[in-house]
Amino acid sequence: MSIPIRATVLISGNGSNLQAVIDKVAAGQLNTTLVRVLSNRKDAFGLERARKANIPTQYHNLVKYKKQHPATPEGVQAAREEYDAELARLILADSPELVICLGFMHVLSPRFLEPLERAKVRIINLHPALPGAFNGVNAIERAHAAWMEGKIDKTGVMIHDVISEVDMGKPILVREIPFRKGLDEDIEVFEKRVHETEWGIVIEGVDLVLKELAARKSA
Ligand SMILES: Nc1nc2c(c(=O)[nH]1)N[C@@H](CN(C=O)c1ccc(C(=O)N[C@@H](CCC(=O)O)C(=O)O)cc1)CN2
Ligand SMILES: NCC(=O)N[C@@H]1O[C@H](COP(=O)([O-])[O-])[C@@H](O)[C@H]1O
Repeated sequence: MSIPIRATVLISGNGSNLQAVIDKVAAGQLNTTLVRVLSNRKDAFGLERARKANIPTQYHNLVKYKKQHPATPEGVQAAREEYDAELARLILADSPELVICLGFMHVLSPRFLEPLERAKVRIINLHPALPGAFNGVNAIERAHAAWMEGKIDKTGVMIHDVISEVDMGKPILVREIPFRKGLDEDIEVFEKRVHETEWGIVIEGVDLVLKELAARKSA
């Protein structure tokens, strides 16, 4: 196995997908070193998961930046740009080769994306929808509602590259999830099935990217 790829994980919540990755790394089945887990929410349980796995953590919150600007659209934009520029600096200080968004509930602006592109750091994201279907937040609930209204008969999850346009980056791995009449009416039952699918595709997708990066390094 080649030298492990250095990866930083961005989270905002429970971290069940982070845990899936941590477990596979511990089992020697993912060729990566998780150099840091960073959350934009202090109470993210994923930070606890990282601490238990002896992975360095960081909390980086937008509120501090918003307080330094007027509560106007221009002020919020300025706060977000300062936040993103600092986020890039924090992440690049660890010299990662890959950034993995696993439930990171913050839209990344060019002030973050451009420094990482210059540093040739790949950014990928796990999203619980099919390409172009339900971009943004609450994708699972929105897909379920669309199915209940008879508009769709399947949804899915994907790993995709991160670009400025949210959830529109090149899909790396897509897994369709057909709805099951009579079984998926309950959103809780359906959501559990989506998450179980994610725990598998996140490993397959991250592994694909790690192998791509390792091959590029050895070329
Ligand atoms: N520029 C990009 N940024 C991010 C992407 C992306 O593809 N391009 N993927 C996301 C993850 N994501 C969906 O997969 C996503 C996360 C959050 C939001 C969003 O609207 N966030 C709001 C705040 C919502 C909240 O706090 O609950 C916001 O940032 O104002 C959309 C999509 C990671 N970022
Ligand atoms: N738009 C991004 C988005 O909705 N991401 C979703 O957040 C959840 C994080 O769960 P976790 O914290 O248990 O890994 C996952 O379902 C992931 O697909």
